[in-house]
Amino acid sequence: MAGKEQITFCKYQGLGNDFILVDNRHTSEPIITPEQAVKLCDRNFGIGGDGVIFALPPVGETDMTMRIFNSDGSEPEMCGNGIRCLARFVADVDGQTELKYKIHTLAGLIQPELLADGQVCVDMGEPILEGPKVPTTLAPTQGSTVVQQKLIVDGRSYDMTCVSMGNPHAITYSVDGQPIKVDDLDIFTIGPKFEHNAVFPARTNTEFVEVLSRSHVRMVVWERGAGRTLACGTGACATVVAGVLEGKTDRSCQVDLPGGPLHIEWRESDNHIYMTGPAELAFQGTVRV
Ligand SMILES: N[C@@H](CCC[C@H](N)C(=O)O)C(=O)O
Repeated sequence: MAGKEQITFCKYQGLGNDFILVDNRHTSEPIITPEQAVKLCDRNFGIGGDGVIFALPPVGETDMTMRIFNSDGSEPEMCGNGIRCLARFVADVDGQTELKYKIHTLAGLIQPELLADGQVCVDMGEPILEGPKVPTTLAPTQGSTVVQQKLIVDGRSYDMTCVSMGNPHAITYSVDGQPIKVDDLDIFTIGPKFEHNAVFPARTNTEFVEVLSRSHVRMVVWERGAGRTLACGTGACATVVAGVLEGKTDRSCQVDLPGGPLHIEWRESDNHIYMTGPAELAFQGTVRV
């Protein structure tokens, strides 16, 4: 092990979307490289995780900065479950409870609040709806927004709505003109075909959604850079935005993911999206990188 640096980490999960958390507030660059993150996220040869998240020094009036590497080493702009885990992690390290943080991310200012019941409610800011900014090259259908645009994947026609939560999401509620049934999907086969489709120049996260009622949906996700995960917070937010744009859901909606439920509200008064869900410590330790 000579020459290797020892790093202290905590592993947190939000609905089974799991992250290696590193307290990096002493220095402005992540102390783990993307290549090391890939190794640490490996579920057989490493700690295991969907990504590595760093608490970094603040920018401007914020409390801290968040950066994240996906399990493939790529760097996304935002992570919804991850920012709940980060808030819980920093509060645990600092011995705090019931706090609201201002966190600088590559997607702008995001504000998680630790609630008395243990849940974390996050002000996720405003969705970005202009197709080129998501980004997607799919032709817009409503102004500059891509809503229920046809995309053929593996010979099947999906109606796609595209939303950015800072990171890109492609959401589908129907295939071949029929409502999605999430239990019928072979996510491991079709997921990568959306992620790497040429109409998504920055790759994409893809959400497949089944409507249970106007205030309750089921969703499975294929994440850019992480594959099939048990939950995706930004994906749940984008799912409800797409549901509202398509006239399928209300602005306040429960999203059931394989790892459990998230509550999402796209508030009319400020156009912000509020996501509420859990974030829990799994274990902690040290590792040599
Ligand atoms: N699981 C996350 C999203 C993580 C980033 C994503 N894989 C991307 O590359 O955009 C969430 O909970 O939002």
